[in-house]
Amino acid sequence: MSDRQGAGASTGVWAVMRPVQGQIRFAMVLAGLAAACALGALAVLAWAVAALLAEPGRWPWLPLGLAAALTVLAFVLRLSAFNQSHYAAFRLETRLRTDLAGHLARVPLGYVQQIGSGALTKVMMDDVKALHVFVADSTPLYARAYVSPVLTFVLLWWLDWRLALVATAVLAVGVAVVSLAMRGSGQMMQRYHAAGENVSKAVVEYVQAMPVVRTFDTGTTTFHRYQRALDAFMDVVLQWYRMAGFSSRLSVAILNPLPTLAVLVWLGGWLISHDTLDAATWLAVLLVGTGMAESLLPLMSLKHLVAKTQMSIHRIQEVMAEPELPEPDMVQAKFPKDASVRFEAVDFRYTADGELVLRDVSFDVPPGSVTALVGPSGAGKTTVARLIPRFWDVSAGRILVGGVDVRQMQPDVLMRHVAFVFQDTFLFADTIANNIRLGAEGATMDEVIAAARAAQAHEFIERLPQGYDTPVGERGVFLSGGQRQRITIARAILQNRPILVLDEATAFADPENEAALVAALSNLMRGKTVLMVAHRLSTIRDADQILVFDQGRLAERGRHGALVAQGGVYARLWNSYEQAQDWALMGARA
Ligand SMILES: Nc1ncnc2c1ncn2[C@@H]1O[C@H](COP(=O)(O)OP(=O)(O)OP(=O)(O)O)[C@@H](O)[C@H]1O
Repeated sequence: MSDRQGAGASTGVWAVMRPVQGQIRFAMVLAGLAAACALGALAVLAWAVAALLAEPGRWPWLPLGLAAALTVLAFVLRLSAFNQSHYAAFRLETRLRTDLAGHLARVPLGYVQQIGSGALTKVMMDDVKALHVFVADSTPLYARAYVSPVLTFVLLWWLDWRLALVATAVLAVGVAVVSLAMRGSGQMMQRYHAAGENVSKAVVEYVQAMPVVRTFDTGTTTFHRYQRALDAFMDVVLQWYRMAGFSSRLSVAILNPLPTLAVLVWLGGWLISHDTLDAATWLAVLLVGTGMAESLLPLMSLKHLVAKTQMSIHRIQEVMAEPELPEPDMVQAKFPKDASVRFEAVDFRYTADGELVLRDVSFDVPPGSVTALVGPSGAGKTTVARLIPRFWDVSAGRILVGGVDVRQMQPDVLMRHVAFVFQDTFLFADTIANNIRLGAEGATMDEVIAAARAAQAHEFIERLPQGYDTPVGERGVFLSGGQRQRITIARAILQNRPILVLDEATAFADPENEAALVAALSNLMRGKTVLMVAHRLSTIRDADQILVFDQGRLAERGRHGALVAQGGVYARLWNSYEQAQDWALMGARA
């Protein structure tokens, strides 16, 4: 890492610490005072020895007592400094997690989905923790590493400027040699951390993919990937150890008291023999001067810690830099007038320089009607569905819900009008009843049960060990995919919002589950404005309107019969769907 980068790194570190900067400064002041007291104790001790030498019969109580008091004070101040830095670290940790959570609630949902829960969890847990460790353990050390050498120099200068200059010269040579030996270590450190991260990624992949990969190659492929990451990490560690091992041994050799002591003894002896130094001053210089080099040692290890923390901070700042979805202020915010949905000349691209995924898409969904979105894979159906709850904002054109641009509504107003049932169902680590209540917190138990009945979920819930009070989600009871989906449908039924956007399930575990899901969905859809990404064409024959997408464009629209007669994209999709059904039937008969 270049020096400029290093400087940037430290400002980055400071910027993230802003909420607790005052307390960290306080901790550093305490640590600096502790260093001053420790040095003061040494100086007073030198005074005591000098007094003893001058009058061997008289015990120097005053300086001895003062040295003891300063030592105790240094200890107390140092403890308080660490207390403050630990307290600041806890506050910073809580604050950062709250800020990150708040920010993630306001950035486009699509961003959260794209980055992935694993990576975001790592930022919120590991990176914030790394910052905690840095603030708690290093800030007092930093203060000491800067304060001690400066105060020692001042004291030495006051005692004897010649010896002070020599001690500083030894130190300067030491720092220069160590810096030379550590050249390139910044780059090495980055390689070390990057290799470490590859190992973590490979571990996560290995564990997460286990249920899938073990079924076809007993996990060998992902294990090899993990093994390779581990080997690469070992290579870097060994190289680094050789390099850092040398420079750290060198720094311990040079930045320890002995070289300074040797030079001070030699020069002091010479000065005394020429009658230009008295013994008491020489003694004081020997006691005080030797700690100068030693107090610089922590700076070497702190450099490493800063580089590591910098990577964590970079990731935290990257998440925080993601722009939040603009919200209208309370005065300008509007309310939807009815349950209609309208796309007006919508263009959309996922990234600023990416391809247009939707081009000039316009359609109307009248209140209370059912609209199906169909088209080949990758045509843009899911994107259309996800633009309505503002997973992202459109690149051009606008989307109206109840006659109002979704960007002019407060997000909670939009959410009160539109319910979403997507395929990736998520259940919280809570009871089934509370999972169904999500978004309708005031609902009574009777209402929860009624929703579960309509979603065809009541029977299987009743059979669970604690019924509606059975815990689900992580480490909860195991539910099949179909059962989880029915719980999310019950949730949407209870929310009872006028507009429903749903991504119909592609695969059904078994015919019984399919029948239950179809019944649940038709209960959910009753009386609502529905936009449905439909994968099974049989379910959309009765839709009021079918929108056929092809390569991001709205290619055709109409009812089933008319579209089949038209002989276009939909007719082709329908033919291949029917053919697939025939194949399935033939397969079943065979
Ligand atoms: N998060 C994303 N970032 C970038 N491009 C994306 C993202 N999600 C989808 N796309 C691209 O947008 C296009 C439309 O995808 P979309 O998922 O909307 O299609 P779809 O019609 O729903 O397909 P399928 O039926 O296979 O689910 C595709 O080319 C896809 O690669």
